[in-house]
Formats: sequence, structure tokens, C-alpha cells
Amino acid sequence: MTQVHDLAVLGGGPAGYATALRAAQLGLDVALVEERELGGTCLHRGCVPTKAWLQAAKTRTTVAKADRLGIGAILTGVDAAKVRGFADSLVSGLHRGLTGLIRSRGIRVVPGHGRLVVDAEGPALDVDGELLRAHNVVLATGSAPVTLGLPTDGERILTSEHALRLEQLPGRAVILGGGVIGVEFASLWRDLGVDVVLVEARPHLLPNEDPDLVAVLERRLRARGVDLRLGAKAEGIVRDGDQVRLELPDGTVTADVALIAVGRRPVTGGLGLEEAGVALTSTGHVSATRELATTAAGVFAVGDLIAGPQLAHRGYAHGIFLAEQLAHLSGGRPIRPRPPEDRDIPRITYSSPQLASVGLTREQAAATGGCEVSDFDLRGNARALMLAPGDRDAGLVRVIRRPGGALVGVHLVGEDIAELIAEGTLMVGWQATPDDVKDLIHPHPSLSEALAEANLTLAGSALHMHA
Ligand SMILES: Cc1cc2nc3c(=O)[nH]c(=O)nc-3n(C[C@H](O)[C@H](O)[C@H](O)COP(=O)(O)OP(=O)(O)OC[C@H]3O[C@@H](n4cnc5c(N)ncnc54)[C@H](O)[C@@H]3O)c2cc1C
Ligand SMILES: NC(=O)c1ccc[n+]([C@@H]2O[C@H](COP(=O)([O-])OP(=O)(O)OC[C@H]3O[C@@H](n4cnc5c(N)ncnc54)[C@H](O)[C@@H]3O)[C@@H](O)[C@H]2O)c1
Repeated sequence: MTQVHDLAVLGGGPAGYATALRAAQLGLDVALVEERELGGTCLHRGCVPTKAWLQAAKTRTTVAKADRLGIGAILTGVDAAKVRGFADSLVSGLHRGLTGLIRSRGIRVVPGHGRLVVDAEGPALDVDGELLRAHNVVLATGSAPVTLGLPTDGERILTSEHALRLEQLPGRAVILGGGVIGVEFASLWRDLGVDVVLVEARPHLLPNEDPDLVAVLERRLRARGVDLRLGAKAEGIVRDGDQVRLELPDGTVTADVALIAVGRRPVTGGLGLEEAGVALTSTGHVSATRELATTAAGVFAVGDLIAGPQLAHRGYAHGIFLAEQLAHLSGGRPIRPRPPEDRDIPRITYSSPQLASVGLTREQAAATGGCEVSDFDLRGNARALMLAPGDRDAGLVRVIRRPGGALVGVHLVGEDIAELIAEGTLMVGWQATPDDVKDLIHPHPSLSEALAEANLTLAGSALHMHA
């Protein structure tokens, strides 16, 4: 008799493997299909290697600025192949750990390319010709870079995947797209000594973030020599021998490499979705309810396949929710879980300086019920001044509440400030008021005091804030 799993998951990235791990923990019998490596984009081609490169870039900057703190240090150069080796070793260690964890939970890992099939017996996955039957199927095939039809070749015209595999840094790079990937690469390449031109079609970098904080980031990138071309939509890139030429409305930019970072599209092609009755949205994402159900019975979707912020921790949240929901519906878990809301998901751009946020921006809050805003300038924070010695723009912490009501947004920009967004996530997620959190004591000297001060101002009792 054919084995029927409780759950079959297509795609072993953060969203798919989180679904599988939580479902197995709740006693479901799970199969996980992956055609490349468990861990997906995030572990192998995204979050982890980019942050390793950013850490290397930060180390170079620390050495270059050591003299400001009285430390003599001689910078002898950057060995890009070794930086890549550092990133690779982190990735392979984490990959080993993840593979072992998945095995230890009794999840059946099926290597191969899967397609969705829905027939009279229900949903199933066809994995390279073998049928994998399950009561429920979860689609978690993630996303891939948008290339705008430009001729990416992995040598001169690159996606982020190629950029992470370079063994030699370019002398000069042009980056197309000033979103999260464009900003992180501009920051890290510049700090490793590359001349960078960053081209963004919109008037500012990171269009979804609070413009006042983005302005700090733009000033700091410009001060380090990044050539920002804002409001400039690229019209074409050509390779010309060892150079690339990018056509902009106001002229041509030449460089050794071009990085295309203009967004990522959901991976839905060739999966048999249409035949199985899974509808797509006008943007090509899988159409799903708040509970992550698609239009085909017994078929769900998680992660980057669903329109919204493309973030690993959103994928984890989807996976955990869905596994708990399926366990609940099958009678194995009395508590009905709450679907994750995109609004509560924190975002971090790990550039130098880092920019992090959760909840509404000032514009969004003002347009949807009004707001009160409190800003704390990091020049008044001892820890921030140690972390950015000599930089005039130390950064900013912004806290937003509804008039007389709950906190709805926290926004941070500054050196090493991103981890602090976890506290902002608690404040916004718990819908705390400034009074609820004003008596919580923050350690000194720490960046967290800036958040405490911004909140104290909203509660009417600022201590270190200038009037
Ligand atoms: C350069 C870069 C940096 C990033 N940095 C961060 C960061 O710092 N923080 C953050 O939160 N997010 C970051 N992201 C985004 C993050 O990587 C994604 O949001 C996350 O990986 C999405 O998870 P997912 O499981 O939905 O999809 P993916 O991670 O894309 O995984 C999908 C998996 O499905 C597999 N698959 C696809 N089709 C099939 C098929 N037919 N059969 C079998 N297997 C299949 C793929 O091989 C892949 O392993 C970054 C992305 C990039 C590109
Ligand atoms: N730290 C993180 O969490 C992190 C890091 C990297 C990537 N990611 C995820 O990966 C996803 C993809 O990142 P991304 O930066 O490629 O996409 P993005 O959507 O964040 O930004 C793309 C940018 O390219 C611009 N653009 C589009 N066409 C253009 C053109 N022809 N000329 C000039 N500019 C153009 C857009 O205006 C936009 O600002 C993001 O949504 C993000 O969630 C997250």
C-alpha cells in the first residue's frame, strides 16, 4: 500500500524546513522535498553569507579607523578568496547542524525536483517521477533574483548569488537597485575598498523605510564615497570586454562589474500549480488566505511565495503557524494559533550604519489614525559615540505611538544598532503604551538607553533629551 504522509513540504528553505520541524515536533509524519541544499536561499545564497561578508568589511573599517582610538594598526589588504572561505565555512557548519536536526526529528528528506499533483485521491508531489502522497501539501519554493532580462553572466553582470562567489573584488562596481541587497553590497564593497556607484530608480534608497532615517544612511554612504544616483532608472547594461556600461537617462556609467539587485520573484514556474488549481496573484505570487491556504484543497503556501516582506523570519513564522494550525485542525492540538501579521515583522538592513524597523512609519501612522513621534539623536548616547568614533551623524532612534495610545512603530539607524529592534518588536507586538514600558530599566552605557529615552519622552518624562 502507498505510504500517505500527514504532510509533504516542497522546498527546504527557512519557510519549508520550519514547517517540517514544527510539524514533526507536533507528532505529524512529514516528508521534505529539496532539489538543492537544505537551508535554501537564506543559508546558502542570502542572509548568512552576506552577513559574513559585511562582518569582514566591518573588520577592515575597524582596523582602518583604529588610530582614532589610539591603536596602531597596519592594514595590509583584503583577501577576497579568504573572506569567501570564511563565509563558506560558516554556511557549511550551519548546514551540517540543520541537516542533523532535521534527521533527528524523523523527517523524511526526499532529494529531487518536485511538482504538485492534485487528483481524485487528493494532493501529492511528483518528485522526479515518484509520487509522494500526503494529506496536506505545503509549497515553499521561495524566490529567485529578478534580472529585467539583462544579460547576467556571473563574471561581469552579476546577481547577488554571483556576487557572493567572487574570489577577487572589482576595482569599481555599479549596483542597480537601492533596496536591501543593493544597500548591503554597496556598504560592504565600499568598506572593502571598492569604488561603488549605486543606482536607484526611486528618489531614495530603501523606499519602504522611514525617509528621515534613510536620509542618515544616504549621508553616511555618501560620506564614505559611495556615488549615489537617486531617481535614476537604468535603461540597459552591456558588457564591453572587461567592462560593463550602464545607460542612465543622464549619461553612461562604466565599471568592472554590475550587480543587478532590483528585487526577487516568487518561484512558481514548472510546478504544475495551474493544473492543480492553485491561483496566482497579479504579481505572480501564490494567492493565499491569512491562514496560508491556497485555492486548491489541502494545499498551503509559506515564505517568499506569498506577497509581502521577503524575510527568513517571516518564513519561519509562516511555517510554525501552519504546522500548529494543521495539528490543531487534525485534533492534535487544542490551541488555535494566530496567523502572523506582516505588520509585526521586524526588518533589518545590515549595512554600515544599520537600519532597522518594526511597525508603521511616521507617514503610514499619520495617514491611518494619526501619531505622536519621539526622536532620540544618538549623539546623546555614550555607547553610540564609541561605536562610531568621529562620525558626525551618529544615528537616530524614532518611536511612534497613536495619539495618547499604543506604540505602533520603532525605527533605528546607527552603527550596530539593529539587535535593538527585538525590543521594538516586543513594544509594538504587545501593543504597549509608553507608560507600560517607561519603568523598565535599561543598562548604561548601552544603545538601548536611546530607545528608553525616546519612549520616556512620549510618556512625558524625558531625562537626557534636549528640549
Ligand atoms: C542576498 C540576500 C540576502 C538576504 N539577507 C536576508 C537577511 O539578512 N535576513 C532575512 O530575513 N532575509 C534575507 N534574505 C531573504 C531570505 O533569504 C528569504 O526571505 C528566505 O530565504 C525565503 O525563504 P523560503 O523558504 O520562502 O525560500 P528559499 O529560501 O528561496 O527556499 C526555497 C527552497 O525551495 C527549493 N525548491 C524550489 N523549487 C523546488 C522544486 N521544484 N523542487 C524541490 N525544491 C525546490 C529551493 O532549492 C530552495 O532551497 C536575503 C536574500 C538574499 C538573496
Ligand atoms: N537584511 C535583509 O533582511 C535582507 C537582505 C537582502 C535581501 N533581503 C530580501 O531580498 C529581497 C530582494 O532584495 P532587493 O534589494 O533585490 O529588492 P528590493 O525590492 O528590496 O529593492 C529593489 C530596488 O530596486 C529598485 N529598482 C527596480 N528597478 C530598477 C531600475 N531599472 N533601475 C534602478 N532601480 C531599480 C527599486 O526601486 C527598489 O528600491 C528584499 O525584498 C528583501 O526582503 C533581505
